[in-house]
Amino acid sequence: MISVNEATSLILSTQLRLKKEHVNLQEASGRVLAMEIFADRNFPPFDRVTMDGIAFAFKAYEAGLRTFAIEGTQLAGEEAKSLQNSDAALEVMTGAVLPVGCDTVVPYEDIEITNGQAKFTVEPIREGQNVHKEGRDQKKGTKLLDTGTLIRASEIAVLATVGAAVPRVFCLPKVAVIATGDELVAVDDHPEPYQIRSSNSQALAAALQSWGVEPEIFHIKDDKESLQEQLGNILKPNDVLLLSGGVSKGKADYLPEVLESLQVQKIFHRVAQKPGKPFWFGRIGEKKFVFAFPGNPISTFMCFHRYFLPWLKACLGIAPTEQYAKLSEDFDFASPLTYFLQVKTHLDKDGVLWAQPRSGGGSGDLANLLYANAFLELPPNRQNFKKGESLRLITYNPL
Ligand SMILES: Nc1nc2c(c(=O)[nH]1)N[C@H]1C(S)=C(S)[C@@H](COP(=O)(O)OP(=O)(O)OC[C@H]3O[C@@H](n4cnc5c(N)ncnc54)[C@H](O)[C@@H]3O)O[C@H]1N2
Ligand code: MOO
Ligand SMILES: [Mg+2]
Repeated sequence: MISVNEATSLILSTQLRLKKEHVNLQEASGRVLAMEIFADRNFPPFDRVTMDGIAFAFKAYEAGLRTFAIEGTQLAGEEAKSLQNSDAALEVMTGAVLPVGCDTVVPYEDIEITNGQAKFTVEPIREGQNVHKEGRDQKKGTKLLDTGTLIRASEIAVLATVGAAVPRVFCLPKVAVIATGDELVAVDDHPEPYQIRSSNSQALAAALQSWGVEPEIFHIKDDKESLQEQLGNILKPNDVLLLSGGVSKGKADYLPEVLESLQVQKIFHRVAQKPGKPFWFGRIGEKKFVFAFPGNPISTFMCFHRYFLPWLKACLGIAPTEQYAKLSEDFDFASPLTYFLQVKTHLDKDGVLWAQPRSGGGSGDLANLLYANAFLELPPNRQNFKKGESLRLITYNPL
């Protein structure tokens, strides 16, 4: 049996090479950028007026002028006008180009206009005030976004402003989610007393959808021939198979041998962890990857978030990140296994992230996912974990 760290490195040492495609900006949210993005112009691209008011030359004010004749108006979206008389002013609107010959803007609130003459009511005035200078924020040619950036609303704003109407993004892998087990029935079925509805496949599909992956969902019975035939078919069009159930030591746990008979090379079987010990991972070259998660719902859920998601992110070029939280109370667990403790996190007023144990009823207690929002990774071969100890956190429902 290998350790959690060994399993992590073995998984992350493999990679599915994803193709790239162009998508419309409106469909790019949630996708991962497969190109670098540079500022196509200065940010802002012109000296931009930031207050509705009047613009004038500060020199005139410095020379003692306090009343300015208004020559006209500069609206947003108009080409820059020029101040004709250096002792005069132009009315200007927020978002307009600063007129040629002007360098300072005073808002309407600080002036009185009578008979076409603007008089200051508030002083002093600073040279250049209320002007957002061209190139102040970003210079043309500066790299703004890197390949491997997850596109969210903030990135969409930048992509839009540089005119990236059809950004290039990584294609998403074709993923099949497969529930195995004779006891499973569909969500809309009425289970017999000895049956259960398949929740794992639905949970995995939903978690994948939040990454834009639209998986195909299957259910296969615990029957060697059916598994062999159907998995053989499912492997053909898909890049990744996420299986749940059938990987432990039971008489109907056929998956490891069936997968190997389908030429899926086993990379490891069993990890020194709780839950999720019987986790099986294999691949066919660099083309197809099989994550066979232990069937208990918490095991499947934990393994997906702890192993599969970081692997998917790595395939998409997203830089790895680790999050930590402090244990909010003493916790005892004596085992040679890494323990993924279910926790509920909260951020206190000092900005400290605390994790409160919500152990629940073990790896079959799927409703406990509602009372926790993360797993805290307790390293193996230790017994006492003290309040305040900082440990790695795997969050499935962010705060
Ligand atoms: N002798 C041993 N028995 C077991 C061991 C062991 O090491 N030695 N490991 C235990 C651990 S840990 C786990 S986890 C489970 C894993 O079992 P399998 O991967 O073989 O999964 P199944 O036997 O098919 O199912 C286990 C459990 O999960 C439920 N399940 C399965 N699929 C779904 C689904 N799609 N939705 C909801 N629930 C599902 C299934 O009904 C079972 O109750 O093995 C232990 N046994
Ligand atoms: O550890 Mo198993 O993953 O359900 O209990
Ligand atoms: Mg089993």
